Amino acid sequence: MPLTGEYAPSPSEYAREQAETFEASDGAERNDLRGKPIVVLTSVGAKSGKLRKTPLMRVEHDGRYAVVASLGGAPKHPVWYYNLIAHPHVELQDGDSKHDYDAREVHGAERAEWWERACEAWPDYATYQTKTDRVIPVFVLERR
Ligand SMILES: C[C@H](OP(=O)(O)OC[C@@H](O)[C@@H](O)[C@@H](O)Cn1c2nc(=O)[nH]c(=O)c-2cc2ccc(O)cc21)C(=O)N[C@@H](CCC(=O)N[C@@H](CCC(=O)O)C(=O)O)C(=O)O
Repeated sequence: MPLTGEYAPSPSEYAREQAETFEASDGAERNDLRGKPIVVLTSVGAKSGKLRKTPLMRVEHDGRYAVVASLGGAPKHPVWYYNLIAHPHVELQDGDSKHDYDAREVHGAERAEWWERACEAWPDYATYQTKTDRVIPVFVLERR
């Protein structure tokens, strides 16, 4: 059952334009960051209940995805992290396909396995982790 609600565009112009162009072109345009593929996550605002769309690096394995709340190694989590904690039902668009998923934050050995996959997909994640004391959260998305 797709998410419903009022879309609230990101105040980050680059991310907003990438998410909207990617979605409007069925994943044909603005589908990468420095040549690496992106996906667009739709989440429900933890406070507003509005729909938030967030471009993220594509990390996929056997039909499951990971999303990494890196925010470039900033000291604080990105705000969308709190949306997934409050509302695990998300949508993810990969190319021209969009499906519903349950997001689950992973820890320990499971996180390590997905962190390795994430760093293979986007090596900068490893650099981001050296820039902050916070453990960069990883969510695994399982198809609903
Ligand atoms: C700017 C802020 O965005 P954010 O949710 O903190 O996310 C910051 C970034 O992670 C986000 O811009 C990502 O798209 C950046 N980004 C990546 N960010 C990552 O963390 N990881 C990535 O892999 C990643 C890849 C990527 C690729 C392309 C690209 O263009 C951007 C990429 C934002 O949208 N703030 C809103 C609020 C958003 C929100 O969700 N509000 C909640 C409240 C949540 C709460 O406070 O509890 C609500 O509506 O209820 C605002 O200030 O009005």
